[in-house]
Amino acid sequence: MTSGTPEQNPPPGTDASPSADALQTVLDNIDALVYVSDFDTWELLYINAYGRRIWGDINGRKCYQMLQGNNSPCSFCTNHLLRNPDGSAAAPHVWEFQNTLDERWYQCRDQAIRWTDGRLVRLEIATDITDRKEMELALKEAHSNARQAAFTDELTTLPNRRAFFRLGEQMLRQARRYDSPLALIMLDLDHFKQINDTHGHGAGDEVLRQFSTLLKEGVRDSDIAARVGGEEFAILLPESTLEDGDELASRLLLKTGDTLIRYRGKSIRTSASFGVTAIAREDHSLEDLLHRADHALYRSKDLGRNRISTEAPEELL
Ligand SMILES: Nc1nc2c(ncn2[C@@H]2O[C@H](COP(=O)(O)OP(=O)(O)OP(=O)(O)O)[C@@H](O)[C@H]2O)c(=O)[nH]1
Repeated sequence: MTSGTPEQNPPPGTDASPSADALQTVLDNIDALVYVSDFDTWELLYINAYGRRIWGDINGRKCYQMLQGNNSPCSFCTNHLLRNPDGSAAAPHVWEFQNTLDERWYQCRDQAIRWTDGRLVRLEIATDITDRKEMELALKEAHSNARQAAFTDELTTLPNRRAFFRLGEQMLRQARRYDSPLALIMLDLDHFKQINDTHGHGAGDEVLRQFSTLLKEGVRDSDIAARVGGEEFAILLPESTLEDGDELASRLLLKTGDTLIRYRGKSIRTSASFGVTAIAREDHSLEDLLHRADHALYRSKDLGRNRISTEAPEELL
């Protein structure tokens, strides 16, 4: 080569054109799985040392047999995304998935490349992202727990006031949309201050807990029973009329009145006052319903407590 002439074909082994050995060294030391497979037969044409360490030698196995332990092509195979309808190579496809054999998470970069014999083949480069994924999942769980906590009353584990309003407004919209009945029961423990004063705050808490359990056991899964105040509860009953609400309130009145709350060797009797109403044509928010149920509840208190009052709207839905 004459000095000054641009180098057309640098000899193998130089930086510009590394030898097969050098390429092999690079591929076998990459901290990622690199493999090549045939698009039509799924035959594995190449796998680097990273892959061999985890999944062994190819030994005539197809990619789905070796990498996933499947007997047929994987349902999530991305081969169809890597070639355009005219048969040319499409843009690389990057995705994340959990390997079914080692259960580790990988970020995969899949693309069609021209193989040594000229055919288009699948090249995948997969990086282990398990640590990041586990962190993400833990964070997601923490968020979901925090969200759950934000809508749950800590003492009784019933939905709290915020949850009641959130779910209740949805339930009201649903009832209006489908012209279906909706009943509401408000209930308030009687002379609860006296329980606290006589037996202590711990006993009061236990009464609230056990009373809430009686409510949970007494309602259907589709009902929403929530703690909306200190010793105040609300129950929304979808697909239920005023009579259905009155019937449930009667059952709860009997059950809660008959049950003695046990606390540190003491037996505490409780009762509650109830107010029942149902959705009206003119109700536009939960507040409208709550207002009527509250009114009925205070009538129960005025009449001597431990009873149910109903307040029918002028025009039922
Ligand atoms: N132990 C306990 N007490 C609570 C809690 N939340 C509110 N209270 C108490 O509940 C009592 C409610 O008292 P009042 O509003 O006078 O009602 P009441 O004594 O039940 O009387 P009536 O409703 O008129 O029958 C107050 O003493 C509050 O301190 C709680 O989470 N735990």
